[in-house]
Amino acid sequence: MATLKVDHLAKSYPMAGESLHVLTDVSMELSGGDSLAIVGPSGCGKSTLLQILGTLDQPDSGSVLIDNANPFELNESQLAAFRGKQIGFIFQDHHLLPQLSVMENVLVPTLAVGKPSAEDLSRAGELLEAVGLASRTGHLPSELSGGERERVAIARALLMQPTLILADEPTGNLDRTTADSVTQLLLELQKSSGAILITVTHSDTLAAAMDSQRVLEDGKLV
Ligand SMILES: Nc1ncnc2c1ncn2[C@@H]1O[C@H](COP(=O)(O)OP(=O)(O)OP(=O)(O)O)[C@@H](O)[C@H]1O
Repeated sequence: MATLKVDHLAKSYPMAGESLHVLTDVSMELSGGDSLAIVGPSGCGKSTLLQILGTLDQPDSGSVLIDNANPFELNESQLAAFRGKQIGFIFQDHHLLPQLSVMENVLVPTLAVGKPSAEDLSRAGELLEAVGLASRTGHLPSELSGGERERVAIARALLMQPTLILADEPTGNLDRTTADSVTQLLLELQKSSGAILITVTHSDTLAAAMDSQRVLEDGKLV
């Protein structure tokens, strides 16, 4: 089963004269199927925490174990491979590549390891079916609505069957009805894949849809 264990994470940024202590003591433990919303005011450190959990930035101290592996012990190329396999990212502005089709965008995570395999292609097709876009595989992102683009981003995040899905305001640009259906879809696919989902959001509705909610305050999860 997927596991995430975070112990006593701390992270500061250098500022003129002193340090800005953004994370002071963050710990959590989650397992496959769990979903967690992290909320808190602008600037409290949510994105910083997500960057560290996504292995895109290093903590100053503390540890992150994803399926019992410490990503920060890996060298750069091992870490890129680990990230590509174990972590699916979903962003507010979806980060789809405009010149690639819907299908190609979903397959982007496989490009790090070469050409997509037949298995990757069939999984991408299944995911696009699951997000209701089977008939749009050849379209460009510019030909889709905001909600549809976010669905492509969800399919892409799930392609490699990651341990951890990290979502930063995944419904931030969507109207309420579209946001609700994207949220339901994300939770459905996350639960059935057995991944752990962590969502950072200002939306009470999105936060309430997760199994649990924590507030990031004074550098700690409360
Ligand atoms: N690379 C950096 N160098 C210096 N300070 C930084 C850096 N990245 C973030 N910060 C500061 O760290 C604090 C936390 O930023 P972060 O982006 O993690 O907050 P947030 O909770 O995600 O905010 P928002 O909800 O507005 O996105 C802010 O005061 C920010 O200015």
